[in-house]
Amino acid sequence: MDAEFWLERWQRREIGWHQDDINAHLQEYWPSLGVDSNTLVFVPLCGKTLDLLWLVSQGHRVIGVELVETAVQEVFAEQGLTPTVTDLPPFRLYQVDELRILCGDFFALTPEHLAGVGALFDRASLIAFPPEMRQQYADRLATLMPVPVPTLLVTLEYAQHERPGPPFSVRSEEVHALFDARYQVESLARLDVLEESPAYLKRRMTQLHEQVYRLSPSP
Ligand SMILES: C[S@@+](CC[C@H](N)C(=O)[O-])C[C@H]1O[C@@H](n2cnc3c(N)ncnc32)[C@H](O)[C@@H]1O
Repeated sequence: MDAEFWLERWQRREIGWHQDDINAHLQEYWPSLGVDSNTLVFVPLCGKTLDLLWLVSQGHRVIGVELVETAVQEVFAEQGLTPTVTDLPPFRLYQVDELRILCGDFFALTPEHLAGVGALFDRASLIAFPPEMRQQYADRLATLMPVPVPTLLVTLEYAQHERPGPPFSVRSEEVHALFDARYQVESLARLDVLEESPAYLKRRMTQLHEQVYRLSPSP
């Protein structure tokens, strides 16, 4: 999945992952992370998710990163907000009050960009990467945030041979393999969501589970 792939998805408006509502798991389980309200929250591969604004509404400062500029612009435009735009090569920074979005490649981030981050929300970010890139993603997060931060992670599980990704199926064994070294990984919820996922039913898929994890920094 290169930049061109994601640009095309946005250009063709093939953004089936985007939710018109705030993510239900975020609202239900974020409080269980126990992070202070003014904590700076990192949202990698943020798209134009409304979750960014919900986190701000909870008193957080938020920093997202998103490759595709249209997505970043729509976050603000859809709220009637006019962001300040600053060139910060290789990124462009969009900002309104407590919400900052770096437009550019996640893999170009440096620890300085994320200085002060105290929590992370990943919904459809890890699972946007093909298998060979997921270890790179986890390694990169560890480099960017040498001190691990409380994380809420939402993944999907299905029979990978029944459809290609993204989103990719990431099973719990893999989540543990990726994060156990730095985190205590706990499953908070596992939901069968096949019946409410028309795109998956249309493909005659046999299973689809949404899985929510809390990653707590290891003592
Ligand atoms: C599956 S979407 C999920 C978006 C968001 N997390 C949500 O829940 O709506 C993945 C997003 O990551 C962006 N993306 C993909 N690769 C990226 C990268 N290397 N750096 C930054 N953003 C990336 C894509 O443009 C896309 O908007």
